[in-house]
Amino acid sequence: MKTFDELFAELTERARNRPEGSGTVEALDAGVHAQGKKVLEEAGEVWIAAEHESDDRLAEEISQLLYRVQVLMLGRGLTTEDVYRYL
Ligand SMILES: N=c1c2ncn([C@@H]3O[C@H](COP(=O)(O)OP(=O)(O)OP(=O)(O)O)[C@@H](O)[C@H]3O)c2ncn1[C@@H]1O[C@H](COP(=O)(O)O)[C@@H](O)[C@H]1O
Repeated sequence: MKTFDELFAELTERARNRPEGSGTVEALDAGVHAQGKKVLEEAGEVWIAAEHESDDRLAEEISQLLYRVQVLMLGRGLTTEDVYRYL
């Protein structure tokens, strides 16, 4: 189990060290357009799960959306502080 901040730190490390086999490195290399499409896709899956699926499936889809949002943040060079200042 990990928090939003812990996942972001992990993905930041992946971006810096670029370990072989990392899906995050692959997603970052795909560019902002592809990263944005993934955000939209996961958001749609969250919506569908919220209407038709179990709490557990919904939680899983939300976790994937949070991951995709973090990849997009890294793709654009944003930090969590850049976002948190608007919360
Ligand atoms: N939390 C996640 C995470 N959530 C979602 N995903 C990716 O998103 C996919 C699920 O999304 P989809 O519904 O699009 O599934 P899919 O259509 O089968 O996937 P694609 O074929 O489109 O990639 C998963 O198979 C993962 O590739 C994640 N990939 C990685 N993480 C975490 O990120 C960290 C770094 O991961 P690596 O970069 O792979 O080392 C680790 O802690 C991982 O647990």
